[in-house]
Amino acid sequence: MYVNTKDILEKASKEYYAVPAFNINNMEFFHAILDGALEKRAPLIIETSEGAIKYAGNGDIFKGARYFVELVRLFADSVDIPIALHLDHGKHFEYIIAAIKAGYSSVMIDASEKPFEENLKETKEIVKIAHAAGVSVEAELGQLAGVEDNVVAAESVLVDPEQAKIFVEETGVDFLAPAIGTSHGAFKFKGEAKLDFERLKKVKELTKIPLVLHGASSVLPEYVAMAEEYGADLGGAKGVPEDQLKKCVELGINKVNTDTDLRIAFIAGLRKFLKENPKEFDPRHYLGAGKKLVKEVVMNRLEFLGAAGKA
Ligand SMILES: O=C(COP(=O)(O)O)NO
Ligand SMILES: [Ca+2]
Ligand code: NA
Ligand SMILES: [Zn+2]
Repeated sequence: MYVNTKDILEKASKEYYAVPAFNINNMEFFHAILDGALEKRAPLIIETSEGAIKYAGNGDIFKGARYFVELVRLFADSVDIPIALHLDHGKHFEYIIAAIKAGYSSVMIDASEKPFEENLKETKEIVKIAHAAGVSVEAELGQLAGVEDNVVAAESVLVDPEQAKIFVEETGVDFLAPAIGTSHGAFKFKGEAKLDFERLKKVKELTKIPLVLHGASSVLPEYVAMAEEYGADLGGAKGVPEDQLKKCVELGINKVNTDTDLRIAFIAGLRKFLKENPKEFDPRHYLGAGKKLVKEVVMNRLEFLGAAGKA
């Protein structure tokens, strides 16, 4: 069934497990993720960036937002696991409104690159509009480094737990993404992965709401190796180790944004298939090879984050 993201996350927050939020840009990734969640009997959060909405609408953001709502609801309304659709990194008012208008479960207002007071003001405005439409809201405090679509922050500025308390009280935001050292994309750390667990613990104690980890892909070596074996150039790719993600969940993270791991799995499957099947040109076959590995990564992540069996 199609649900509000907040319902999925409130339950996860109470029971201290996490639900991955998987980014999609097209139908194939959605099918692969859905199959994985159904097999694992897990709640499912699908999220789309602004770039994904523009891509699906072939340049028209209202069409793109409606495309994803129709695609997700088509299946959500006929399965018995809870499924929510979330706008990831909403940075422009027109995308946030397009998502609310189309029927998204929740929206992120990402004003994290702006000064605290401005972020608070913008978030408060979006919360008022979204709540009036029955839509839940995510915001971000502190900044991630790294690149995802057009989301680039020069250096990572970690969240201030005291500020987070004020921010949540003043804005009424439903779930919060505290920056604790992760970044988007496949090249997350120069040296060893380092997350600020102390800071995370304080944010949970002070805000007591569901928390979100951005830049949470693990960049799994076996998929990187497969992609490189068939011609990809991903030198130096590094993600968040799964044991560190588990620690984040113990400390109160409930939504784990995962995009890069699915992209790497897909391209690994696709490259391998194309190399091994030079005569093939049916898109259902070669895209199917990518889908298969995406489903594997989805099922593994649902398992170790504790979402499996929670539907
Ligand atoms: O934060 C993310 C995804 O992060 P990754 O690049 O680590 O998958 N989406 O909002
Ligand atoms: Ca941000
Ligand atoms: Na998000
Ligand atoms: Zn993100």
